[in-house]
Amino acid sequence: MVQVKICGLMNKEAIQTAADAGTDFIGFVFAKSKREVTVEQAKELASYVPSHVKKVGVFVNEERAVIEEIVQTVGLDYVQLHGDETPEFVNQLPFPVIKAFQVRSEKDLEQLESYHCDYYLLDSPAGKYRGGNGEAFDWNLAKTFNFLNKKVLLAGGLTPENVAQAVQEVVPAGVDVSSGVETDGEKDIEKIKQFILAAKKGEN
Ligand SMILES: O=C(O)c1ccccc1NCC(=O)[C@H](O)[C@H](O)COP(=O)(O)O
Repeated sequence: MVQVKICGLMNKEAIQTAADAGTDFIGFVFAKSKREVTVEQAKELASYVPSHVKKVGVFVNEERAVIEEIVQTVGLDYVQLHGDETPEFVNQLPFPVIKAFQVRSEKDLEQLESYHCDYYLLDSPAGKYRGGNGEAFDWNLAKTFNFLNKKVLLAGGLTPENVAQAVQEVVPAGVDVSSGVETDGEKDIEKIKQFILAAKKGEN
């Protein structure tokens, strides 16, 4: 079954809605963003996440010691790296990693070969921040690329309206969303439910 990650959650209601609707991952952003949470906030928010839902911390070019401290304090299951982290940096981290790649061309996808991680998140090129910009990249690049059994999370501009088509066309291991389940910059309970339903129904 296709997995779903809802990213940039900042309140209890949105977390409980996502968990009840069947999300597999919940993301907390520890990078510069309008969705950034403090370690203390994340620690409290993490207490509302049921144990079967994986907690992901999103970082951009953060120091290893800081990541390790936050993983311990918040009780994260995965770290998601959205910066210029090298394959060597990823290999040194002692916990599961989701590495994000900004996809402009096939060349960007070729980078995946150098990395060993648990999931490969394909996202659109950076806008104001290094993620969460609400823009899609050209899915044709992902459709035609041979991922050789790598687990891919598709992200960037997904919405309740287009996620089923994305799942059918790209056949990723999972999908990730932030802006597409927001209204006026805030997470929208109805959109979260619709997104998860549409993603899970849309799989082949
Ligand atoms: O969500 C953010 O604000 C963010 C900021 C800096 C780095 C990464 C960030 N988000 C990572 C995500 O996993 C997003 O869900 C992903 O980029 C897709 O975002 P969207 O196009 O808004 O659905």
